[in-house]
Amino acid sequence: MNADGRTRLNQTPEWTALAKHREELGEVRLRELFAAEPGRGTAYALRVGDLYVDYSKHLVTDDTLRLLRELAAATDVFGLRDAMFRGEKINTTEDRPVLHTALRAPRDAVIEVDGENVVPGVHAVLDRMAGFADRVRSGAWTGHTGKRIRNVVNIGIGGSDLGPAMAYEVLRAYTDRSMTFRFVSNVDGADLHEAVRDLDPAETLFIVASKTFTTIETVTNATSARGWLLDALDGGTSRSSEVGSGGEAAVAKHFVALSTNAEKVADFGIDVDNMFEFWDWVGGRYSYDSAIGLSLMIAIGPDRFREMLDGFRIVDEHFRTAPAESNVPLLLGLLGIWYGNFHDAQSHAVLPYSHYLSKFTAYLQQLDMESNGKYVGRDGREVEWQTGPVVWGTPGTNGQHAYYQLIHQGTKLIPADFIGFARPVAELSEELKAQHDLLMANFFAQTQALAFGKTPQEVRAEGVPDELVPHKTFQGNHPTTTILAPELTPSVLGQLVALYEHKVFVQGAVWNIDSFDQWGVELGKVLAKRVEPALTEGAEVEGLDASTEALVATYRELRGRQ
Ligand SMILES: O=P(O)(O)OC[C@H]1O[C@](O)(CO)[C@@H](O)[C@@H]1O
Repeated sequence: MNADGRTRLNQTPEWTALAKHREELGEVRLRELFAAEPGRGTAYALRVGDLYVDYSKHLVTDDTLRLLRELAAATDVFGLRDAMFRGEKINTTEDRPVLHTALRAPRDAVIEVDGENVVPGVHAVLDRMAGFADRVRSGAWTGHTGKRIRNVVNIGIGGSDLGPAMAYEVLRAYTDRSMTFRFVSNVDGADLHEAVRDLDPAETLFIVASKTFTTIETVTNATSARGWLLDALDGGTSRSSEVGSGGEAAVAKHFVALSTNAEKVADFGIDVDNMFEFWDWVGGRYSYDSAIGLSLMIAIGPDRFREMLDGFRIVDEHFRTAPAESNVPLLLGLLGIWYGNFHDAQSHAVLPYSHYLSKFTAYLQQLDMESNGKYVGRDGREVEWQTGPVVWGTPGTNGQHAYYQLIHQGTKLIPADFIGFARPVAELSEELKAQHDLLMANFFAQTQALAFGKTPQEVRAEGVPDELVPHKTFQGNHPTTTILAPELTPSVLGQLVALYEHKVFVQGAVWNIDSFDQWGVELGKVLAKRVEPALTEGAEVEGLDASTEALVATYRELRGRQ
């Protein structure tokens, strides 16, 4: 029994029933499941918004799905979902509500935090962002020397980078192509260097994105960016943005901040009039549809940004209201639990068949792994079951010529999501649009090959010599979900992201972990602060282990410091 009165997950009858079912099912074959149920291809498919989700190629029967839903009911996934939508403090270790869904709520919605409706504040910021984005896009907002802004550089890391950087790539076809957008995250100076080396400072706007405004990488990069700007615009006379230094006027025209921390923004020297606010009930990895999306809004325009929010909302509403049997995020979350907890799968691949989704999996890595990479439950006890998977993947068809070999014929079970679109983006030439069918032929061929493989008999029938038959045999039975949408639009992107957000939610709810904190990132930050003086000044750092001590000494020697 848990401290919170809940039975330990792995001791619930629903968990035990699933384990038993898994044993009875044994090595269930997809070939057999499809042979037994000719309508499986359509029976095991759902729609949400523009997304068609085919889950027929999973190692599940109706009984499996029923038992998984019973587990979700026993762990009260929908109860926690409702508490989230209501604004209750379900992020218990940080004592905060989890309200990214309020970021896309309609103007007339009422969502209260501590008795205050947060929706008007959300729309007030969205409106300010839209006004600012329009001024930058139209050229009405100029830089310090009066030149029009042509370059936007977002400086942020984690959730303050991955979301806008990913969405900018995804929606490139909708962006203002006359402008340049760059995303700087790494504290490696090379990142900022490469981002600005060919830009005119007089035409460059820096967006400093940081929920806390204390993140060392972001503050360091923003400080260097300010130096780069002031060196150029002030002729190097002033590197300061302090009032009266002369630098503050340039900073005011070239720096805006996205944050929850007005005090730190002001300390940095950015006028809080140039700050776009969000709230501590928005987790960093759930934040790119908040002010954190300002760079994206400048790129695609406020109308497209709102279309994206509408897309999020479609899936929010579906997750909130659809019954368990047809609730897509619930289904996807439960399928992950089936493989992670009952088949020992360690990872989950996300394989988009779209060049524009090149950063989508990297974005999902933070969303999923920072949320559900936990070994301690809500009750403060160690879990006795597997939690979040390793999420990985890159766009097809590149992966096919790299690591798909292991998915097809390796020794590991790797459930995968295939994401594809029926139509190529409109701006491609007719010749390039024609390539889309080849791309999607690969997409369909792969999920087919993964599911059904090729038997030794089929290989032999092709006249393959006996000694090569085992090598050319594909066992198949590799489970995949196919997500197919008509076209990659802002709304579809919103739908996809919300789908994964809620899938992650479902899994965290079943595993009884807090998906909204991230204590696991803290220790490394503290140690980096301690080690830095040893690298720079050769300072004695107490308590360094023998390995790190030797590494620091070697580093200093190689760096030419004694
Ligand atoms: O937006 P911030 O406060 O700079 O944080 C950046 C990222 O750092 C983390 O806190 C992890 O260190 C992420 O959760 C967050 O998205």
